[in-house]
Amino acid sequence: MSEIILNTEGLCVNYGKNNILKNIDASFEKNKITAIIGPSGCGKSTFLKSLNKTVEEYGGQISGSIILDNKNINDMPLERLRNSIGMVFQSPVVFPFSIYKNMTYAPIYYGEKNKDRLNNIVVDNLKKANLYEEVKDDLNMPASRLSGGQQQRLVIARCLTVNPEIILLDEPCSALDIKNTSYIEKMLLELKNEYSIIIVTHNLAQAKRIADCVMYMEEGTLVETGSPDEIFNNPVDARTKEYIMYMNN
Ligand SMILES: Nc1ncnc2c1ncn2[C@@H]1O[C@H](COP(=O)(O)OP(=O)(O)OP(=O)(O)O)[C@@H](O)[C@H]1O
Repeated sequence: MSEIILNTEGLCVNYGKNNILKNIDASFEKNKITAIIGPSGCGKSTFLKSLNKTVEEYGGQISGSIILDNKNINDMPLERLRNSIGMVFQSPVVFPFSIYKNMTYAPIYYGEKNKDRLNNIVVDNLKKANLYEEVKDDLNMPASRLSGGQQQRLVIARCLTVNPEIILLDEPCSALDIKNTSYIEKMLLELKNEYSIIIVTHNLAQAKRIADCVMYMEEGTLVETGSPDEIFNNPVDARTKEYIMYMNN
């Protein structure tokens, strides 16, 4: 196993009295794509949102430990945590500004004033998100005029401008057609050389195509973790077997 960048120990999340995540021990490897799969309502999004404490903004209470680079995330300032672990949601939320301003918003907030450095941040990260060639002549255009697939790539590019270590993606392709889904998958396969990626997907074919590691969840528990081959072709747990068989039929 390669280096672990993030792990959880006895992670529980409650919404009020409802215990949603039950004692999750999970490890995420550096520079890999980990896909979290499982039936609707099993807690995949809650798990993802707990990893950078976003879940607390939705009324969730976290207990147990989440360790990033050997440090408990509770000991990190929230802003630093959210920079280190960026998050991309199902529907892209572009800021109501130009493409350029979407890309420079966070760097300027963190004090970057140098025009050349800002330009480099824009170009480098749009390139990483495979969007630069499509928008290079329209950087001052409102981001809202981009197509849905382009907006999702812009949101990912924007997330990269604060130099995250980990990118969390919650069903990033569920609103996209096959062509745009394939752009995002290709991009993620390139981005994993530089970042660690954790993606929730209901699309098992997508997990097979891009994941290095698959986690199967059911009813708030992490049932089984393995390579795509182990989870999809030789699952150990009867619950995983049943789910994979059901989804394949
Ligand atoms: N903000 C919230 N407040 C209260 N309960 C919530 C909240 N968000 C989610 N839940 C509940 O937590 C459980 C897990 O939801 P979650 O969205 O994490 O599941 P999921 O596996 O991602 O589902 P899906 O695949 O349908 O998106 C569900 O019972 C859901 O109703």
